[in-house]
Amino acid sequence: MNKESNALLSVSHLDVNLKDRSLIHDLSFDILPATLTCITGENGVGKTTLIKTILKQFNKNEHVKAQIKRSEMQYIPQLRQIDDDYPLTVFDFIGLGLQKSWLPWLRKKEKQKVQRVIEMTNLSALANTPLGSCSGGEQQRVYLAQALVSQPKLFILDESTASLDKEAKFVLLDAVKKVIKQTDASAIFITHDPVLVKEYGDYDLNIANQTGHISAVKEA
Ligand SMILES: Nc1ncnc2c1ncn2[C@@H]1O[C@H](COP(=O)(O)OP(=O)(O)OP(=O)(O)O)[C@@H](O)[C@H]1O
Repeated sequence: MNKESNALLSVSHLDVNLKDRSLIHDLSFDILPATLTCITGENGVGKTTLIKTILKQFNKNEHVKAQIKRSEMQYIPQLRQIDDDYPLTVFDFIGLGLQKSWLPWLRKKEKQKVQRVIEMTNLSALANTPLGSCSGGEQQRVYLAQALVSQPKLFILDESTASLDKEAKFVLLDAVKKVIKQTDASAIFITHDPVLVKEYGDYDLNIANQTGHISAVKEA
């Protein structure tokens, strides 16, 4: 990261390796404040492994430098299996994302934080619904909300729209854009969907041929 850079996260000359082979070589890119960066590329090029490598090497060497703390970064994984009879309500499930006091219940301030992310992610009507009764798209917004309740400066969505229908994809990404606008947080979104990249992305980091190239999706 050069001195003038305002990047939240700066990846420079990073190698991503498996035990027996190299996936990505000499990758460099910055994540700027209040932006949505898509990571694209064919199946198996190493998108998820890249994120895992960044999380592991976070501020541990010159390849992954951040102006935020690791605790200000949230990763929202691809898929979670929630049983239909999973009993926690949307409100309580989101509350699990708080770094809580020792009290077994939420204090007023904590409840207000949960309420705020529920509004940002358009879940108000579902706050008292058991998570197991929510649709796949609604559940995905709940996972987003749970990650947001600790007020991250950077959050990463890993193929969060892969199993959703077209409308639910747009609803989720509308919520992501709203969060970026209201909180100035940045998002990284791993996706295979070029329509979503074009519609919502500020930057596209495309991984191919064991390297990556970042470009602006459209002019602001
Ligand atoms: N722990 C591991 N041990 C061995 N191989 C692994 C491990 N994790 C990932 N791989 C391999 O590394 C390659 C990259 O996987 P990764 O999941 O990062 O790709 P991806 O670009 O995210 O793919 P997709 O778009 O299909 O999710 C794959 O060939 C995968 O099988």
